[in-house]
Amino acid sequence: MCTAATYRSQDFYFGRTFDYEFNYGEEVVVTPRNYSFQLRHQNALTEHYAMIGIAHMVGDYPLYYDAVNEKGLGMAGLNFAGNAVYRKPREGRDNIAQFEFIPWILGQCATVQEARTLLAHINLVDTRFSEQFPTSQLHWILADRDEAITIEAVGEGLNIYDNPVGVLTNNPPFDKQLFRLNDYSYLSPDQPVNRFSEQLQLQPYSRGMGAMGLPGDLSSASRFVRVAFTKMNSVSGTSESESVSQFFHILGSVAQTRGCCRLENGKYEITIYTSCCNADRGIYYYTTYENHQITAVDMYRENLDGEIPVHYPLVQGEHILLQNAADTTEEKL
Ligand SMILES: C[C@H](CCC(=O)NCCS(=O)(=O)O)[C@H]1CC[C@H]2[C@@H]3CC[C@@H]4C[C@H](O)CC[C@]4(C)[C@H]3C[C@H](O)[C@]12C
Repeated sequence: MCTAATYRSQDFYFGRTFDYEFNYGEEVVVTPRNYSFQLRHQNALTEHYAMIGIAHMVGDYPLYYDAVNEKGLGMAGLNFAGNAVYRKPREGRDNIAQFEFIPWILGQCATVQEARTLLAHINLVDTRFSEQFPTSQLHWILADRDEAITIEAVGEGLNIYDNPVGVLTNNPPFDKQLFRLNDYSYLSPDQPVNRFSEQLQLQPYSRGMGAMGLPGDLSSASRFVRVAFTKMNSVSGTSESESVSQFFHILGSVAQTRGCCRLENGKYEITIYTSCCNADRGIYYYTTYENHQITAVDMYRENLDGEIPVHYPLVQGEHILLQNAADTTEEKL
């Protein structure tokens, strides 16, 4: 399971949790404007917007899970098991393999509005990257500072939904997720008042009771409601540090702890990484399951006119500050 969210304070932020039972050795990858994205069914994308995100590198080819481009447009792919349907290439369409979708959109569009035009011509095809990497069943959130949409390739075709909450998880399809929020319209950050019965003296006995009934489990549908509630009620300062901190708290509401989601193979699904990209400044912040210290990669410190993606392995392991160490410079715990 994964969860993606957008957030606005002074700047626009876009991020996700990546929840799974193993990783593919993913890295933070900055793809410069002149890297030639070879496409299977179209001419290569030779000049395009630069982007930063997390990808699995195969040689110098980045297989992006999520990214933000230099115009502040963000896109993330999340599992959509059993629902995603990709087609065969068709004459007269932009035939884009599922693994090419993020660079295709982020390479060429500055806004969601511009992307809608490209999406009208696209045919998402099932061409696999390689034997080793078969097609993944995904759906996507695409967002800029003004709006977000969800894109789902299903049996009937390509569904594009307005996403007024700026949140995406996994199954079921997005229209159902959104509709289910109706069931929770009574939730509130304020204390409840007794509407149960006038004949009873009911009153809150603890803070936080206005959100009683907010689903706490790890299912995709419950994470959708929980992160939507958290995000829609979120209050933060506007500085970079306050905004980034708040964003990690929002996604922290759906973090997965090892042990709570056991799979049939006996493995556990955990939150492998959590990201928060400042889409206006091209800074990609992340934490990992065992590194709570926020690490950042700044796209503008790279040569964005270059031709080869630059990649940074995720920094792992907790970095603990021992506050009463004799020598505060270095003491390992
Ligand atoms: C597994 C992940 C989704 C995590 C998730 O949502 N877990 C919930 C499980 S559940 O919903 O609860 O069942 C997804 C998200 C992005 C994917 C990569 C996208 C690029 C590339 C595309 C190629 O075609 C195949 C290889 C490739 C590296 C992909 C591998 C894998 O598929 C990735 C990591």
